[in-house]
Amino acid sequence: MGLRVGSLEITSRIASHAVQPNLSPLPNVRNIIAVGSGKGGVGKSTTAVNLALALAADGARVGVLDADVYGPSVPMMLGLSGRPDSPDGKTIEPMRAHGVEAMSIGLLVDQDTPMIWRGPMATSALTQLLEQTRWGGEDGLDYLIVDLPPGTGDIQLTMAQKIPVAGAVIVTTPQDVATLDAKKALKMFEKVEVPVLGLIENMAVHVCSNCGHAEHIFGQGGGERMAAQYGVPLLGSLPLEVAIREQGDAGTPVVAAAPESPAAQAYRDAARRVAIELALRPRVTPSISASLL
Ligand SMILES: Nc1ncnc2c1ncn2[C@@H]1O[C@H](COP(=O)(O)OP(=O)(O)OP(=O)(O)O)[C@@H](O)[C@H]1O
Repeated sequence: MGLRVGSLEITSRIASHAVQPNLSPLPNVRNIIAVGSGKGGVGKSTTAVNLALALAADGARVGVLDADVYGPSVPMMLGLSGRPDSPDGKTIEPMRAHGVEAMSIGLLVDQDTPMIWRGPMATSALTQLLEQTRWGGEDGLDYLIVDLPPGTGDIQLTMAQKIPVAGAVIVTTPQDVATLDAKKALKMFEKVEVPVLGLIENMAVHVCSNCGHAEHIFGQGGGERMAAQYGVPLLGSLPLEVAIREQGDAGTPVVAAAPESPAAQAYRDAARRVAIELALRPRVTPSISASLL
């Protein structure tokens, strides 16, 4: 990635970090970061796409894989429609939006078809999407953000086991019941030896767009308490804000729609913390990732 400071051009390369002991990293993706949550509707997909856009805004090559086979919402959030190309009939070209690449099962099947898939089918469809997509073309990707299905059942566990993940981010709301579920997500990643990079607390505080009054609708400090209790960093805290929902629904996430807004700044801060936490993890040895280093 490149950064210009005055007349100075700084280029750097993001290293590939270790994945689960029994897996090897994907050849064209340096780091896969899974985004999970203990329960549904806490804002996992919103967080995943905004983190992806924030990492890309810092100069990284980024992709998003929508692994939420039961409710793929990444295409809508990135404003994508139509079918991805497969020029050779074997590999799939990722779609592109707002400076990131994206792939979703939602782009390959009819949006109105309910996906009543059993575990093994869902996992094998996802593994196929992961491996057959031409992520990053010739250069590969620095980060692939995987939006996992919500929950901690067999499907999530198998996905966390089969995808070579460098680290996981857990999204929670401050509400007690959500944080209890988030603890289950934390345990699930520990069980399959995926390092948890930290927590992101979503909908932490509602700031009234009329009067500016701040209200902790789901209680205060849940994410902070949980992070302290489990010894993982709190990577960020996002407000409950109408603009975040509206821009997500409209296909231009807040980081792209209003890059100067406090919410976009909060996502950028969180994304940098994610990158820093990952950078502190053991790197892949050069022999394994010769094509990447
Ligand atoms: N910080 C926020 N402020 C306002 N609305 C939000 C915020 N985060 C998420 N939302 C909204 O909440 C709804 C659920 O968000 P999202 O789809 O990201 O959750 P999820 O955890 O991925 O859900 P699912 O369990 O269905 O996968 C969406 O309408 C989204 O726009």
